[in-house]
Amino acid sequence: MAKLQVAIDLLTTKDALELAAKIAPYIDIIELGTPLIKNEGIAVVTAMKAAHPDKLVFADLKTMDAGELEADIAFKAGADLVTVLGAAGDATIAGAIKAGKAHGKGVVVDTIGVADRVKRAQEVTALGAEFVELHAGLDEQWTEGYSIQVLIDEAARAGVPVSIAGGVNISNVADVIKAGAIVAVAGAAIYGAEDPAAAAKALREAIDAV
Ligand SMILES: O=C([C@H](O)CO)[C@H](O)[C@H](O)COP(=O)(O)O
Repeated sequence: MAKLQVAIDLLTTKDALELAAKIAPYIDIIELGTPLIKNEGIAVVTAMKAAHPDKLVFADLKTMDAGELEADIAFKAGADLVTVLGAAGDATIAGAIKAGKAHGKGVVVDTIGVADRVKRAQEVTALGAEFVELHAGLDEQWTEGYSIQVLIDEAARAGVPVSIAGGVNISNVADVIKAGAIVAVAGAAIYGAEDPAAAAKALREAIDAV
């Protein structure tokens, strides 16, 4: 069954915990967004795991160097999954994966900014990534002409386990899963909704209906 990941791009631990409490029944993976971790520090990971020990807690570190060291910090804080950038060198990605193995946890490689996301996804899967995030970041989404269809098409030909992040919402989540993504990542579609629980529930139901 495909998973639903909420990307919490709020800025305080309090707001993140309040959101997670509302939507937890519908979510498999709780992502602490990069801006949130930068604002609150790694302690937000510990707080979220303590509040939701039954969920996978995802620390979106977007590590670019010192892969083993940074991943180790997040795993020690309670993360189940951490991100390292696909744009980083193989040694950085391998270092993060080494830390993941030491903790019995996983590393997700984020392809934000990578020109050939499918090729890099295949390369880093061979290195031992848990799965690869086909990702168009917030700035790319706000660029004229952006369409999530690019990521959906890439997922269909990746041939390795991928998630999709970059504007997932209720109108495209079924296509995301039909393309073969094992995880749909939704940020603004949940935290920006008037009723986040209803939005998360609708996404969950759309995923389960595929
Ligand atoms: O990873 C993200 C971004 O780089 C900011 O941290 C987002 O969480 C990701 O793009 C998903 O968010 P939405 O596009 O709002 O669904």
